[in-house]
Amino acid sequence: MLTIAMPKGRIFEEAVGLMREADFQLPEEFNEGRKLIIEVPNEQLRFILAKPTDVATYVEHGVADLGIAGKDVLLEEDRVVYELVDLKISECYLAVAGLPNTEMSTVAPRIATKYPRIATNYFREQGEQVEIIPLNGSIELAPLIGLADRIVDIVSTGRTLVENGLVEYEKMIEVTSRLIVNPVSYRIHDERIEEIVDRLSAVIERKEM
Ligand SMILES: Nc1ncnc2c1ncn2[C@@H]1O[C@H](COP(=O)(O)OP(=O)(O)OP(=O)(O)O)[C@@H](O)[C@H]1O
Ligand SMILES: O=P(O)(O)OC[C@H]1O[C@H](OP(=O)(O)OP(=O)(O)O)[C@H](O)[C@@H]1O
Repeated sequence: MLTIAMPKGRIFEEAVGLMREADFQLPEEFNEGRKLIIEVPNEQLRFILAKPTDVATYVEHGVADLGIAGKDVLLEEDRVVYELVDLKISECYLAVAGLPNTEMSTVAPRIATKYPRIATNYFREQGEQVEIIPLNGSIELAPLIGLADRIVDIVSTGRTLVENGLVEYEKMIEVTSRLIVNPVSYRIHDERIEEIVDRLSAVIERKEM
């Protein structure tokens, strides 16, 4: 039996929908309830429901063979896992944003973000030295109350920026969710995992036509 780490929250519904389209028989328990481990014996699969930022940790440690995680989390966490399929779900992007018509301070501008690693690398590549201010949520608050010059955050509909009077300065990285695998599991269960990859890829290709 293979174990798949599924991200609770935003990605969950789309991920379950995609698997069902690929003909995985997932029980009703996926639609409701608080169970964190769901076995699907007919499919020889066991699902664990994890926080999105923890999925790659479970997969790296081999307690889950496969997992579904946003590209943003994968870049930020830099775990030792292989990315197998771009599932093309939960699309959004990372952007630099801030108050309109404001210059960044010339000396170590302050960047508030949930993505310190991505932000550090991004500004380093631009040759800018910045001070990263790590936050866990409500990132848009930071420029509004003078904690930061800019934020690095996810944009999806753009509504949070607009409603808080912020503007996007630079698009950084397109984000979608990916199927990831533990490298050792991939070697041991290659045929079974390829079968799962093929089923999901067929659905994704069909949707793109
Ligand atoms: N508008 C969005 N905001 C944040 N993440 C989004 C958005 N749209 C898609 N995503 C994807 O969903 C993932 C985050 O999912 P979710 O918001 O459920 O997790 P979380 O940030 O850990 O939640 P929490 O609010 O509990 O901290 C991101 O890693 C990203 O890949
Ligand atoms: O472009 P939009 O569609 O408005 O979506 C983007 C917003 O959604 C996310 O926040 P989330 O809802 O996860 O809240 P939090 O990070 O503040 O907890 C993200 O951090 C942005 O604030």
